[in-house]
Amino acid sequence: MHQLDTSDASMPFPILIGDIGGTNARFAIIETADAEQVNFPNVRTADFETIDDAIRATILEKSAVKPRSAILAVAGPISDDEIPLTNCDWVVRPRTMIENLGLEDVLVVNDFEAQALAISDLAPEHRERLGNPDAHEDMVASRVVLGPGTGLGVGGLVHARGAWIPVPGEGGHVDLGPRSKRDLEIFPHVETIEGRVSAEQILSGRGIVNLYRAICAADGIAPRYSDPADITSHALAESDPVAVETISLFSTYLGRVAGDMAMIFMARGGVFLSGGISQKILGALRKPEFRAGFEDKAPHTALLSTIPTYVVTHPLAALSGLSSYARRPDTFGVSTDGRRWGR
Ligand SMILES: Nc1ncnc2c1ncn2[C@@H]1O[C@H](COP(=O)(O)OP(=O)(O)OP(=O)(O)O)[C@@H](O)[C@H]1O
Repeated sequence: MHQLDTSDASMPFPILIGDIGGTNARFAIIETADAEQVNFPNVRTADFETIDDAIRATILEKSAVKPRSAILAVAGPISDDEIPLTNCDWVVRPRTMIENLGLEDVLVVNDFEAQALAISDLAPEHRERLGNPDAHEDMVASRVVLGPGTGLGVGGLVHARGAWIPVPGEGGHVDLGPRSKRDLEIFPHVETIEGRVSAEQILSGRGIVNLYRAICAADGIAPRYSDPADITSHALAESDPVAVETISLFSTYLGRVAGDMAMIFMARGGVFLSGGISQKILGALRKPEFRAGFEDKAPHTALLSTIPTYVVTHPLAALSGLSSYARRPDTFGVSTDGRRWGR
């Protein structure tokens, strides 16, 4: 068997790992390959002008252990020395970090690559199975992670040549179309992006509001809520019928897109739901709609029924993925071309 050449993948310890989201940034330090990671309190990105200021104030000035390298997961494409973040004003400048923060080596990866790394080795207590408890889990088959949050992130994870290879992409922007009679009533009212209903137009925080408004418009009802959290809380409490239908349909559509991704990757290793919203609507995802949407894939219903689905319940999943990679980079095929900076 050929091994991928990942011989240059290891980074010097202690390693700072960071999951930089639009609203929150979470950091931890791993002192050695065998040491427990030390987590730092959540940093709100709005509280610091730059990521360097945040790292200096919340980590370097608080920790006796000085990181020599950093692995950062960011939302957005990594194509240059200056990496602007989606949904926040921070710009990651690895060269400046190396000059100013005492780092020797900085690697920047995509946030859903980090989520994909996490699902390679998620302990049973950090995931909850949805639906078919007998679906067989193939330990080295491909997997997929989908995360509805501010946007809809999708990452694949493929096992090849003895390593786990994360596959970042823009799967959240695939088309989502009407399927049922009820969908045909609602879809004309869904707000589009340049005329198109992409999955993210519905399967995200603002998407929940978009779907809720579309149902109201289809039924000639005045909308009462504009915050996705209000819609999910009324749905879970069953205190508002439109909110209940919104989250029921959200679950169906999430199941349908998850099933599409499962077919694309032939993800016999499982489809994992991450992102802030999945955990918040876990009660709704346990109902039949999600799994029914997932399996409704003629002519491949039988295939889909054998694929396990999970909600990731790990509170810091992306960090746990980065941690696995930092400790054992040789077991992952993470391309570092154009994404790794050194002194
Ligand atoms: N209880 C809730 N129900 C539904 N949607 C919610 C709820 N609470 C927050 N949201 C929505 O979830 C989205 C944030 O998702 P998430 O927590 O996954 O953040 P994120 O996209 O990972 O970014 P960050 O890491 O910066 O927090 C926002 O659109 C927000 O309005």
